[in-house]
Amino acid sequence: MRSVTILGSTGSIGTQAIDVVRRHPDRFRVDALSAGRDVAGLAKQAGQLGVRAVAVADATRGDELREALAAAGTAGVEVVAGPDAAADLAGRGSDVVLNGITGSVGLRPTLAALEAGSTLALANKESLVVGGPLVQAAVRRPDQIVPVDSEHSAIAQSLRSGTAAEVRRLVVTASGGPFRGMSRAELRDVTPAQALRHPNFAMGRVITTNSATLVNKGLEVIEAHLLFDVPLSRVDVVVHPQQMIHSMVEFVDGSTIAQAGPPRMLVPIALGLSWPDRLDPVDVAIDWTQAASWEFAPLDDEAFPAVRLARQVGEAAGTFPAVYNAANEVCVDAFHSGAIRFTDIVDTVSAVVDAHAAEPGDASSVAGVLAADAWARRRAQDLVAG
Ligand SMILES: NC(=O)C1=CN([C@@H]2O[C@H](COP(=O)(O)OP(=O)(O)OC[C@H]3O[C@@H](n4cnc5c(N)ncnc54)[C@H](OP(=O)(O)O)[C@@H]3O)[C@@H](O)[C@H]2O)C=CC1
Ligand SMILES: CC(=O)[C@@H](O)[C@H](O)COP(=O)(O)O
Ligand SMILES: [Mn+2]
Repeated sequence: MRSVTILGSTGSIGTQAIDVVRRHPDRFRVDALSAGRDVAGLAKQAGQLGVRAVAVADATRGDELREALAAAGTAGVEVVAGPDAAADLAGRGSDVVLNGITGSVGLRPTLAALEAGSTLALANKESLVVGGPLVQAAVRRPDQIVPVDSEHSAIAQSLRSGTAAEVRRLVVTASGGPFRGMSRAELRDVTPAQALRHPNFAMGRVITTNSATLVNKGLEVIEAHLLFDVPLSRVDVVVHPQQMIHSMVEFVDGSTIAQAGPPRMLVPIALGLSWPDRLDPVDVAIDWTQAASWEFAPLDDEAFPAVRLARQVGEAAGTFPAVYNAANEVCVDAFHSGAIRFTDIVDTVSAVVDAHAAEPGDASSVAGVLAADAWARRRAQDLVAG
């Protein structure tokens, strides 16, 4: 029986993780849950799972959460409220901490889980990208981070086929997003509603928008480099609109191992919770008796420059990846509020990254990384306002 803490339990990853643990009550006990603001959803989940503690990031919602818990008949559950609440729960030593929070705000919880010795089932790719070496330095044992991001789960599964010395390249697949095939000129006028129509996955607003700009793939290239210790120059991206192959590893003898499955998150989440074991049941497999065509195409870096920019910030390292991510988080909000166009998102991120070259930050401490994150947010906001 593994004890589990689920951060971001009210989101897309969090609710699917709860589905997995509820299907396997003999394998998992949920200690704690955390959310940003959704106290009603959190209280309902706490009642279903019988957890000991819940956290809400919005400090003003602690009393509302207590009332919702009492109404759900679960008074007695500990309530933690405020910006440090998720990190508090993450650091309490559950066997597994699933980080399903969105954004760089997931950095402290990621570090807290690792420092407490828990296995970190990592969906919150932003914390690894922005924290980079700080997160790597907090790792105490092999396999302490188990990737939940589907591409990286696929790579981790494929890597079981060979040793690190036998790996030549990692190949990360990309859907291409809802605007695949469009030119830069056509992208100028796409709307937020169109950007939220991901071809295959129902996900939160930020990651769905990042899939449309390809910033998600940029983050994932850096994530793969950091997780698997493969140079950025040997992490490729291929557009595969069906997303049946979730990513691949090419080995030195010319063999490629790919992991395939329907485009859903249940398998990566289940593996994140139970690694290295597979649970049964989790999801249905691909029906190989049905005719199907799977396409593969190169990425259009002119229309979608986000991956090229991510490689640049990944090579620059230091606080550059944190700046890329933070500026993007601001621009995603600005796009959805109507303040900027779709193509302005990556253009603005690029301008903030360029400006950062003149005043690089200190990546050797969490405070330094968060200062760079805050600097990039201010800079992006100024550009958006201007
Ligand atoms: N969804 C997917 O299929 C995939 C997601 N990921 C990654 O997983 C992470 C979560 O994505 P997704 O589930 O789609 O996102 P959602 O927007 O659906 O959920 C985000 C979760 O984080 C909580 N949250 C928001 N702000 C804070 C905060 N300041 N402190 C603590 N918790 C907060 C939200 O709470 P509330 O509901 O109260 O706002 C919610 O529970 C992201 O990093 C994403 O890139 C990776 C691969 C696939
Ligand atoms: C499910 C998952 O891991 C997401 O990151 C998804 O892969 C997004 O796909 P694209 O960014 O390729 O559209
Ligand atoms: Mn992914």
